[in-house]
Amino acid sequence: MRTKAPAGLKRWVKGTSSVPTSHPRGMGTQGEEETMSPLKERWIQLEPWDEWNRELAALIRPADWKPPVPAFRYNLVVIGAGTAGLVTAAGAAGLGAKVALVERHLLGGDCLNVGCVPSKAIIAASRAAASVRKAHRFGIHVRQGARVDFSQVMERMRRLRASIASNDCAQRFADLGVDIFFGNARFVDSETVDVDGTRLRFHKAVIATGARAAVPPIPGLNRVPHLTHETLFSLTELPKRFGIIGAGPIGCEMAQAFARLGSKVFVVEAAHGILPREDSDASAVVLKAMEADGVELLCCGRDLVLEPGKGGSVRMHVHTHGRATRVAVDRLLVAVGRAPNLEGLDLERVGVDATPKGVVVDDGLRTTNPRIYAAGDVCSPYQFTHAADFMARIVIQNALFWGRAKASALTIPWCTYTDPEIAHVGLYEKEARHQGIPVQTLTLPLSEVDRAVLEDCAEGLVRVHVRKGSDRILGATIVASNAGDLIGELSLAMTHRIGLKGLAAAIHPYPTVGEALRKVGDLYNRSRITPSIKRLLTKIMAWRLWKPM
Ligand SMILES: Cc1cc2nc3c(=O)[nH]c(=O)nc-3n(C[C@H](O)[C@H](O)[C@H](O)COP(=O)(O)OP(=O)(O)OC[C@H]3O[C@@H](n4cnc5c(N)ncnc54)[C@H](O)[C@@H]3O)c2cc1C
Ligand SMILES: NC(=O)c1ccc[n+]([C@@H]2O[C@H](COP(=O)([O-])OP(=O)(O)OC[C@H]3O[C@@H](n4cnc5c(N)ncnc54)[C@H](O)[C@@H]3O)[C@@H](O)[C@H]2O)c1
Repeated sequence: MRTKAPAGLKRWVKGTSSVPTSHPRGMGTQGEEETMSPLKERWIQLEPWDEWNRELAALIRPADWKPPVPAFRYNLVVIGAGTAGLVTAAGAAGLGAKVALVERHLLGGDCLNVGCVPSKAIIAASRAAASVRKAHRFGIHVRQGARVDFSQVMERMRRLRASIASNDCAQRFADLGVDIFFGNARFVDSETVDVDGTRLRFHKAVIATGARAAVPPIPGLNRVPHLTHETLFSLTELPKRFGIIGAGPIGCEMAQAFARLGSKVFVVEAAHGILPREDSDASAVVLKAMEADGVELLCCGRDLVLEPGKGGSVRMHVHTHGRATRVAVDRLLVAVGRAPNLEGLDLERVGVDATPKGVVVDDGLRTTNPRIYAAGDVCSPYQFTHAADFMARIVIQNALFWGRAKASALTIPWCTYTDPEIAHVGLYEKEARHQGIPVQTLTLPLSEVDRAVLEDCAEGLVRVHVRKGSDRILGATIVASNAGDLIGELSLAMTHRIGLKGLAAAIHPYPTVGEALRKVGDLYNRSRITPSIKRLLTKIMAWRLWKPM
C-alpha cells in the first residue's frame, strides 16, 4: 500500500502546471500526509489516469495553460475556484469587473471533483442495483439476480464527471474575461495577493478556499491506511468489507451506496442513530432503509481504536451502546466533518480573523478586513454547493456595488441523497422552541399519498412547522425518494412568504408524491376547525336544511 503521492502528482500540485502524463499507479491513502504540511503535500487524486480523468484534467487544469500577464489592478481577486469562487468570478466579470481567479489545484473544487458529482453518480448506480433487487416486489423476476461491475460503475462516474466539467473549464472562464492563475495564493498586504511569485493587485478580494476532510485524533488512525472523500472516488475495486467513521451526510450516502453495490458496510457513529442534526423520526426512517440494505450501524460509538490488520485491512475496536465490538474491514473511510482551508493564506498579515471553524465574516460576508470578503465552505456553517453559489451572489453585490445583501436572509434547503432522501429547510421544531417561537407541527405519512404507495416508496413523511396561530412556515423536513426535489417548493414558499394555506390552494397533479405538500396544507386548514367552529358549522347547516328555499 502506497502512502505517498506519486512524484508526478506532487509536482503538479506544487504549481508547475504539469499534469502527469504517466498513469500514477496504486490507491492513495492518507494518514501520513495529514501529518505533513497541508500546502506542500495535500493533493486530490485523479486516478486511475484513464481517458476520462485525462479529459477532466485537460478541462480544469490544462497542462499547457499560459497564465495571463497580470493586470495593473483587479476589481476582484478571487482565491479558490470551487463553486463559491467560480460563481463570484463569472458573475463579477459578467458585470464588467476585471477579475483574477486563483486555484491551486482543480477548477470546480470539491463539488465537481471529489464531492457532489462523483458521489451522486455512484448513488445513481447503487439505486439501479437496488431496483433490480427489489423488482420481484413488482412481480418482475430477474433470472440471474444482479451482478455489479464496480469498475464499470466507477468508469461511468469518471466519464460523466468529465462531461459535466465543461461548465467549470478554464477556457470557458477565460472566454468570460476572467484571468486564471494556477498556484497557491497568499496575502502580501491589503491590496496584493501573491501566487507562487506572481503579484496580483486588487481593490477587493474574496477568500473562497473551501474546506477539506477533517481527520480526528482517533487512536491508531495515523497507523492505518484510510480514505477520505478526496481519495474515495479513485477506488477501482469494491471493498468486500467497508468501514466508515461518521454517519453524517457523507457517511450515510456512501454507506448505503456501497452496501447496495455489494460491500459489507460498518458505520461507526459517535452520536445515537444517524444524521444527528436531522429530525429524529425522519432519520429513523432512513436508518431503517439503510439497515435493510445491509448497513450495520455501530452508534453511540465510544473509545474507537484502529489498528492495522492482515493484508492491508484495518481492525476497528469500538464500544457501541456499552458493548465491546471488533470488526475488520478492507477499506476505511473517514467522514467526520470538514476543516476550513486557511493554511498558507497569511491571513494575519491582512487582519482577517479566523477560528478553527473558518473565516470570520459579518452578515454581508465581509471579513475583519473591509476590502476582503469570503464565501462558501471556508466561512459558512451551511456547507452546500447551492449555499456557496448564493453566498457568491451576495459577495458580488456587496463587494463591487455597495450592496447590502445579507447571508441571514437566505433560505437554504439541503438534502442527503440516501434512499429515501431526507431534506430539510428552515427551523427544526426544537430550534423553534429554543428560540421561544410558538410552533405547530403537521406531519403527513407518505403512506397517505397514493403515488408513493403505488411506487413502493411509502416509507417517509412530510413534516411542516408553522408559527402557532398562523400558517407561516418556519421549517420543514421531508423523507421521500425524491425529497430533494420536493423541498424546493417549501423553500420557494418560505422565500416568498407563502403560507400553508397557499400550498393547500395550489393544485398539484394527481397522482404525484408532490401532492403530499398540498395535503399538508389541507391538514393545516382542517386543524383550524376547532370543536366549537365545527359545532357552529353543524348548526348553520342544520338551519339551512329547514330554511325555506
Ligand atoms: C463527498 C461530498 C459530497 C457532497 N455532496 C453535496 C451535495 O450533494 N450537495 C451539496 O450541495 N453539497 C455537497 N457537498 C458539499 C459541497 O461540495 C461544498 O459545499 C462545495 O464544494 C463548497 O464550495 P466552495 O467553493 O466553498 O469550496 P471548494 O469546492 O472546496 O473549493 C475551494 C477551492 O479553493 C482552492 N484553494 C484552497 N486554498 C487555496 C489557496 N491558498 N490558493 C488557491 N486555491 C486554493 C481549493 O483547491 C478548491 O478548489 C459534498 C461534499 C462532499 C465532500
Ligand atoms: N447531500 C449533501 O448536501 C451533502 C453530502 C455530503 C456532504 N455534504 C456536506 O459535507 C459536510 C461534511 O460531511 P460529513 O458527513 O463529513 O460531516 P458531518 O459533520 O455532517 O457529519 C459527521 C458525523 O461524524 C460523527 N463523528 C464525528 N467524530 C466522530 C468520531 N470520532 N467517531 C465517530 N463518529 C464521529 C458526527 O457525530 C457526525 O454525525 C456536511 O456537513 C455537508 O455540509 C453535503
